[in-house]
Amino acid sequence: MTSKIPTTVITGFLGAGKTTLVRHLLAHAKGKRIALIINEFGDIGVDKDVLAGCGDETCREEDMIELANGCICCTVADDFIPTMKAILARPDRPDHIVIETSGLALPQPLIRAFNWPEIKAEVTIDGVVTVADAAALSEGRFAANEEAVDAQRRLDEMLDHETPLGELFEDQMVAADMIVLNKTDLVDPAALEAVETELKKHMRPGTRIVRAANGHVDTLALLGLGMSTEDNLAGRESHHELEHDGEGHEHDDFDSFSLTIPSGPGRDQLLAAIADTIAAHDVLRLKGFAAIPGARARLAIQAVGPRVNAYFDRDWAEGETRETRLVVIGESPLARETIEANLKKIAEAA
Ligand SMILES: Nc1nc2c(ncn2[C@@H]2O[C@H](COP(=O)(O)OP(=O)(O)OP(=O)(O)O)[C@@H](O)[C@H]2O)c(=O)[nH]1
Repeated sequence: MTSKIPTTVITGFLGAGKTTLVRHLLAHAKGKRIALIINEFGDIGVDKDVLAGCGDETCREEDMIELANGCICCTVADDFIPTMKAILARPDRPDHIVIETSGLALPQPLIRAFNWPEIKAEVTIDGVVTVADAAALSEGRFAANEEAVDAQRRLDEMLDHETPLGELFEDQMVAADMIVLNKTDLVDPAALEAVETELKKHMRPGTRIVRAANGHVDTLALLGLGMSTEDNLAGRESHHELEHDGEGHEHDDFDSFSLTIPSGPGRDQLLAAIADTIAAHDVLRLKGFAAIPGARARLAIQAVGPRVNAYFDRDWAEGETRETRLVVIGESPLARETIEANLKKIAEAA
């Protein structure tokens, strides 16, 4: 019998740095052939595009599979299992499989899927790695009032009194075999200590925390954890599993949409409009590519909460439509019409 293919599940909240970590991992694969499954929320494949743009020979197009259907945790049977079976049926099987979940995914249903007979015989979870955003955590963006939440929880473990954000964050933390505390470059040492102390309240005892900036984690530390996570599910239950004693969950708490606007405003004007939109509508994540008049290259835009980054990532290809396409994600309800109208107005006025 051939040995099982190890699989690393990379999870973590929207914008924590999962794709950045994967990019670093692929660039330092140390000779391993890695198949990558990317799951994105929203119908514009930004993550895959970011990875494909890395130009490294390890970022081979044929080794990247995109599951753009929202959330891997809800489409396990329809999307994930067939994708895994297709990878396993390849004549050139990978040495390792990496799955990047969407930032809104609960890892639990995905982990359990590794116990499906047709998968279990051939694949094992090497480890679940949860990427945490040190900057967002230090700004208190997941649980606004930790102390009140904790006090409540002590009173009744089962009461549904947390924010959707806080719950999702905790579900991702308890699922972890290793936590990568990323974006340490944005946080001073004292704040980082405080963040680690806070994190320890949410993770299973014994989970290792590795600090990182820009996803720079040694491949040998990341791959080869050998956890067989699918056989060790105790203590990893999601809030939903604990509360409803079963599978399934809903994503009604979050909303996402994509929008397309014609090339119009200049870089600074567009970024200012995006920053205003994020602040006015409490947008959690916004990403995509923009067409800036007179620019040969497209502008990659990455916003995580109030922090907006932008860089020209590659030249527009011949025949490619020069337009701005963005994915917007926030807590439900998201004012889609207003956001779309505001951004389009800026494009038209330009
Ligand atoms: N300063 C800083 N920025 C980072 C770091 N890691 C990632 N980023 C930036 O954070 C933004 C989001 O990073 P991604 O890697 O796309 O995050 P993600 O978790 O894959 O995002 P989703 O897939 O949308 O959930 C990008 O602008 C990254 O360049 C870091 O360690 N430090």
